[in-house]
Amino acid sequence: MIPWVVLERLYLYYSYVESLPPEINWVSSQMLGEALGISPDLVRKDMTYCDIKGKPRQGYPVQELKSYLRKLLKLDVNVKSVIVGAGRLGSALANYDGLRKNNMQVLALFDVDPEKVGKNLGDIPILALSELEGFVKEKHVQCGVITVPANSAQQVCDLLVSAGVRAIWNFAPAALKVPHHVQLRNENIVQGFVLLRIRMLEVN
Ligand SMILES: NC(=O)c1ccc[n+]([C@@H]2O[C@H](COP(=O)([O-])OP(=O)(O)OC[C@H]3O[C@@H](n4cnc5c(N)ncnc54)[C@H](O)[C@@H]3O)[C@@H](O)[C@H]2O)c1
Repeated sequence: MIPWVVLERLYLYYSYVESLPPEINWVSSQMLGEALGISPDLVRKDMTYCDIKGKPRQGYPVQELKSYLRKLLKLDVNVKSVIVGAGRLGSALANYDGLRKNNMQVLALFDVDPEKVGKNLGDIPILALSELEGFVKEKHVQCGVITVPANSAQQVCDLLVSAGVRAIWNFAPAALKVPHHVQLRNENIVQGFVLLRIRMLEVN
């Protein structure tokens, strides 16, 4: 299995090659490294996970690399998802076009707030938490996104797992426990800021 950190960089390479103008046919480890602030040696090492041959002094053929990474990163696979917690963050994620364009299909949001339940966010319904299990089973939902307060996160996670999701994308600041067959990814914007601040203070 390719480690998370390598996958993160491979996705950066994909985003970069996708943004290149059509007249650029070749991209080197040097170019990728310089554009993304990653050492060319590390780029080359990451590329060993890809079954794609580079040419000396030219690099990798852009179109081939793009389609290879698209497939490797499974960008065309649609993932049926639900978001639990239709607050500020849950609503922002549901509205975010970037996720939709990358085939995250949000079928519904769930909440416990009677003011929110029964309403729609764009074309996405906000349903009661009590409907979650039946909905996930009936629609074969694969991924549950958790955007509830930390103290409810494990309970929501357990509910999603017992309903049958295969992946949990957790935004709540809580250390969740999931069984081995369920993939868990914790997301933390604060961590990004903390790392940025360390670099800023080291350099200045
Ligand atoms: N990972 C990050 O980078 C990041 C960024 C922002 C917020 N957060 C976290 O995301 C979570 C949501 O933040 P927010 O600002 O959107 O909060 P919010 O208060 O706007 O929204 C939380 C929503 O969850 C609902 N809710 C509460 N308990 C529930 C339950 N048991 N089941 C279903 N719905 C429930 C509430 O009714 C509300 O609509 C918090 O845990 C917050 O710390 C994480």
